[in-house]
Amino acid sequence: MVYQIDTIILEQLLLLCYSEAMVVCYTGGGTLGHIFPALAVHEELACSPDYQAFWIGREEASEKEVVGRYGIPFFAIRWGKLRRYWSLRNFLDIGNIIIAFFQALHILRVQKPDVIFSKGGFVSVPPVLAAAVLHIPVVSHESDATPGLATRINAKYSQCICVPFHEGFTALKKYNLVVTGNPIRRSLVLASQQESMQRPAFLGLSEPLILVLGGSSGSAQINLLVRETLASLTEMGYVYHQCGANDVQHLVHDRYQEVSFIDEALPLLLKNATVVVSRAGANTLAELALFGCPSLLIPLGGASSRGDQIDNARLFERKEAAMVLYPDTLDAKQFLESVSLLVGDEEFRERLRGNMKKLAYGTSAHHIATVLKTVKESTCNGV
Ligand SMILES: CC(=O)N[C@H]1[C@@H](OP(=O)(O)OP(=O)(O)OC[C@H]2O[C@@H](n3ccc(=O)[nH]c3=O)[C@H](O)[C@@H]2O)O[C@H](CO)[C@@H](O)[C@@H]1O
Repeated sequence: MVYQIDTIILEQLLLLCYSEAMVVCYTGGGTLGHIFPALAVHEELACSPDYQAFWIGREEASEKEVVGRYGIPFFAIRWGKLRRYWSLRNFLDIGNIIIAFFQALHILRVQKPDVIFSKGGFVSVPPVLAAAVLHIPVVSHESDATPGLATRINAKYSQCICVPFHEGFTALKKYNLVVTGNPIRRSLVLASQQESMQRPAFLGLSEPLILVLGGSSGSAQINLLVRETLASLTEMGYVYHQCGANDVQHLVHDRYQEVSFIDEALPLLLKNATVVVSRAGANTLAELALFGCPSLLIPLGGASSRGDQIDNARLFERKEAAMVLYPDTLDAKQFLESVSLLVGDEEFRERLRGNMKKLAYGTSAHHIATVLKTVKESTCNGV
């Protein structure tokens, strides 16, 4: 309800004042979780008249390549991590961050965007600071259930911060927050709306599909669990395992397929999955919610991250939308029992599916596109 009112007001504002071309600068990076959501917003805006886009991101080729596939010009800047622990690299990175700030300042001066959309990750901080110096309006987006450090810094210089949920953002409550959910790529949104879809060729007619997702770069912990329990898992169904580029083992089994990354096949797999075993990255969760996938979540632990996936998983657990196994206490027996419970109990799966769908936000990209247009127009008109 709150969302509907927001959208209607924003769209009416737009009708009143939307007039001319819009150049959007996207910034963010680190993992695909900081790239795909911005690309979903770009897909939404791409049909607007006189829309142009460019991206400021890290020099790493993988991000540049993904953004390039969408035809968006990519400007690379230096990158420095904002570590909260002592490391010699901190000194080097302070230098990188200062250089990145001046690189971003130069790019923004030349490209003259109307608005910046920051998708977070440390690389977004220098462009947002440069935008503040040049008085270019900024809209930031946080995907996770609680704000990361980059979002907390960028918030000070943003006209508006888009967040996925109503709860979890008390640290940002003094800023202008809009609940938009997490934007999802168009191919996935469209597939989720289809009544039915063909089954993947490898899957038997009534065979359950156990889809295993490790996030952008795969999950060593989940890979280990799957490999340890593979004989029993494949008795329960066909196992399709996304293991990440650095941990491919080429295991051969007639009811098992291992891939480093899932590209175009993702909508088909999500649509047909009986059960999904997954890390708890915010965007993967948004996609699982959209498809209503009965899921077993194994979040990345606090020792190797800021604990964002633990927060994400807890939220889904509180809403009874997914089963969660926490990484520190997890063993193969517990893992197998949980998958077996999910595969075997259809009623339980349907309950999870229903609660999952309540967390879905299929119009998030449209909502954020509207926010960007509104922020641009209100700044142009000096509101
Ligand atoms: C280690 C790390 O820093 N993880 C963070 C990172 O995760 P990560 O980048 O893994 O995050 P997400 O799960 O949020 O997003 C991954 C995206 O890549 C897509 N995908 C992934 C694998 C694949 O084979 N094919 C594919 O298309 C997913 O569908 C999804 O759209 O960003 C998330 C969003 O801020 C955080 O919640 C995570 O904690």
